[in-house]
Amino acid sequence: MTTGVQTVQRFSDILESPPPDAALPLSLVLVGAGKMGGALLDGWLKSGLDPVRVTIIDPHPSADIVRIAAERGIGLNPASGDIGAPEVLVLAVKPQFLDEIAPDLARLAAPGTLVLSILAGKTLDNLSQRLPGTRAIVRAMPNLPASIGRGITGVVAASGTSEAQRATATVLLSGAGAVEWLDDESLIDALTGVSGSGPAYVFYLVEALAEAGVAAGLPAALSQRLARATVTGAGALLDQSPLSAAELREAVTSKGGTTAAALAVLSGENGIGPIVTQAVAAARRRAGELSG
Ligand SMILES: NC(=O)C1=CN([C@@H]2O[C@H](COP(=O)(O)OP(=O)(O)OC[C@H]3O[C@@H](n4cnc5c(N)ncnc54)[C@H](O)[C@@H]3O)[C@@H](O)[C@H]2O)C=CC1
Ligand SMILES: O=C(O)[C@@H]1CCC=N1
Repeated sequence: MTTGVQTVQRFSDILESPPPDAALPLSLVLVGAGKMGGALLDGWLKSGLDPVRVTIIDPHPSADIVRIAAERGIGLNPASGDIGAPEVLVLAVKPQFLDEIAPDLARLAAPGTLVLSILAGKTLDNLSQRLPGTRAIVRAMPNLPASIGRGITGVVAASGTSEAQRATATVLLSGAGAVEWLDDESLIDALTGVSGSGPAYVFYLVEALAEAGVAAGLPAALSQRLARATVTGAGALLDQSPLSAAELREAVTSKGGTTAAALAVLSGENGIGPIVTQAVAAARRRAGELSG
């Protein structure tokens, strides 16, 4: 095993960093409580946000959201006249719906309201044009492990966002995992290609590994268990170990052994490096297309 200088920051250490000293908002409206909006909501409630401060707008809430709202006293689809401009307005619908919902939402984005959008591709400028009532806008890109508090979110703010509002955004997003602030908005589409969409690549790897096992003669159910346990075990080791991914890879790879034979294929001309580079570029490009 290679034992180099231990400079790797483990993800669990990042998660354990204390959140900024900022208060949770006094009122929050969540627009779209699907997979990601629901995951963020879960994190806020676990962070101690008082449920009565939350209102959800979603014309097709899942049974889970309906149950949580009823159990915790969260307002779910109140009459629009009963919703005032909140301290924080979170947008978590599909990006393609922004144009449709923006006219109805504009009155909720009053001066002093922080708009927090997780819509892939939608730029700060675009959001600002659709919600002109406020200058405080934060664009964030979380990822699905947010649903267990193990996500990582990239964030960038419009210049009209105060320090206190940035701190509020950090506190809200910390409920979903680690938070990475960006100074340059143009980086967020690339970040989307790496961490926003990235969990899907890993799940696809599990599927591919399981299928490869079947092709190599394993029973399907066994191969699926092996593939899933291998990826979760490797992920947990990566999380807990001070070693880098490259060092851990070397720890598996015996000279002249089986792993070296497989890695010769994976590192080849048509191997995983060029393919993943193309995949991330495609995701980044698509985010740009969704921006309009
Ligand atoms: N799923 C993921 O891994 C990630 C998603 N995102 C972003 O999160 C946003 C939501 O994606 P998902 O949660 O995956 O989608 P989803 O389809 O699970 O959730 C969207 C929700 O919006 C609701 N909705 C539809 N029309 C609405 C309207 N007019 N008003 C209010 N709510 C409405 C739907 O009923 C649904 O519950 C997207 O913009 C996506 O780019 C960002 C990072 C990761
Ligand atoms: O696929 C999408 O467009 C969203 C953004 C990142 C993950 N899911």
